[in-house]
Amino acid sequence: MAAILEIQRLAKHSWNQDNRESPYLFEEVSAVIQQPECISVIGPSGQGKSTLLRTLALLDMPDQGDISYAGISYREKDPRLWRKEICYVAQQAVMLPGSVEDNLGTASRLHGEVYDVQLAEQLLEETLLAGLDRKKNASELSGGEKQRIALIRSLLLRPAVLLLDEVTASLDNISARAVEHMLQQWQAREGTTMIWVTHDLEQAARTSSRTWFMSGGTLLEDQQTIDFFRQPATEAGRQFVRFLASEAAL
Ligand SMILES: Nc1ncnc2c1ncn2[C@@H]1O[C@H](COP(=O)(O)OP(=O)(O)OP(=O)(O)O)[C@@H](O)[C@H]1O
Repeated sequence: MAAILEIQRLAKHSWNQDNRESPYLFEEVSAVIQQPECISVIGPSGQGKSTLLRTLALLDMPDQGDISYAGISYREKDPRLWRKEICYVAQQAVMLPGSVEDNLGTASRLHGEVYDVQLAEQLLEETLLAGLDRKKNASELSGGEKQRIALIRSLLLRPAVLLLDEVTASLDNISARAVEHMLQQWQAREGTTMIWVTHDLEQAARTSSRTWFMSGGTLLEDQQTIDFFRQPATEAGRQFVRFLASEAAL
């Protein structure tokens, strides 16, 4: 495995400075990410997990620190090219104007790539969308359908790093499992690194080998998933796992 992303002392200022002890939403976030790897990002709401992913994709800019992709700092790269390699898939999928087909093809064309129809069909099938009318207006899709179309749209760009923000949150269990399976197959085939925000600890345990726990305004724990779930290193980590385990038991 080789390092693909390196995060050094990354920080984002907080908007709501009045009611926070720290002026940062998060700070001192450092990590080295290998290719390929699947990391789950967990932690209480409002800790900046989504913002961290958006910052790694340069959809939000870092306030301090550095991010390097393949050894080159984001400051030296064209953000458009950066976003093709490091692709963020949002929790609330935004559809482009036009049909399902338009949505699947447009991202590839915008980036000067050929639209791989065969791959799109395969991914639609693997995410249980084979029966979806390709001519249907994308704005008329359900939340779960939009989420899967947005994910496929990103995969068609074949990014080196996929930043997944609760991408199965709008799906029923069967569809969520199908998406998980598709992503695992994709990673095995393509060697893509995935950083995946989830509130589902079972999903984190199933899909990732490494877990980031965000709490207290930083990346508090960065551990092998098996070690984190067996024994979090911090009191905040222990409380978080205990709380979610008791919720799941209800
Ligand atoms: N610079 C900032 N950028 C983004 N959000 C900020 C910023 N400063 C403060 N915030 C606030 O901090 C929170 C960060 O939200 P974010 O979605 O990143 O966290 P999260 O850990 O992913 O939460 P959730 O698990 O609920 O999705 C929001 O309430 C947002 O209003």
